[in-house]
Amino acid sequence: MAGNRKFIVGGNWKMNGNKASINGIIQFLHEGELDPSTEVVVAPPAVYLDYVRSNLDKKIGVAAQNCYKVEKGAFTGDISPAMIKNVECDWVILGHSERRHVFGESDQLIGEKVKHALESGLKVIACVGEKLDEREAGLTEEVVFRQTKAIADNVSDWDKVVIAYEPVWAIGTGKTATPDQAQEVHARLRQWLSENVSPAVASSVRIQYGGSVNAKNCRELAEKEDVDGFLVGGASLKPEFVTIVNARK
Ligand SMILES: O=C(CO)COP(=O)(O)O
Repeated sequence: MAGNRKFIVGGNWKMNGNKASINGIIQFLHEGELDPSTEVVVAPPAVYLDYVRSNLDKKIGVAAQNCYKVEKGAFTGDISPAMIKNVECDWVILGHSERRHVFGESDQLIGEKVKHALESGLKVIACVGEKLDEREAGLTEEVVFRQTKAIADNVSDWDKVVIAYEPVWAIGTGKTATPDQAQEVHARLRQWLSENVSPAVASSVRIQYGGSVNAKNCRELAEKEDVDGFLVGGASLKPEFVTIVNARK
């Protein structure tokens, strides 16, 4: 099943970097031998999108880390898919756990954002994932399916969507999900998609794992049948990101 899905590794820089450090990242991305069979996307802070897109090899995609649900207007501090497209970036990350839990974004808002981003021609990395207390209470599937439904209800073209499963307890904690834990949720998510969207979408949509992925643990995770790539935070700022991109090489 995994055979037809192109491996995709994203680097979510979060609120990190400046022009000097970004030049360093661009340099290791250009010098590193990136596996051509892996799709690579980096997500700089919004203020650097134009700079990164202008200076980075076009074979690497550039994503915004968030956007709003309409094209323009009185929404101080936000950016729109039209603006992201205008600086020639093709992707946006939506529903990241930090947007959900630090900034209080709801399933409904994330769904509306997914809808508008896709209608605007962007590709979307849509994130889902349970918190530690939810996992410990046995609610992982309930939470992940609820979040996925809010996204799925708003998807017009599944070819433009990647799902990122990022358990909140594994993000920035150094506590990676084991390959079996990741595989278990990915497989259940695919089953949910098969039953609630279609078997074709379930077998073609790519599901990334995110949460403390690094050069040491990426290979074992990448071996799992339903792990189609990674969404990497901290390690995407460092040269080891190249090793993660090449996890299947
Ligand atoms: O949130 C993440 C990627 O979006 C994961 O972050 P870390 O890789 O730093 O745990």
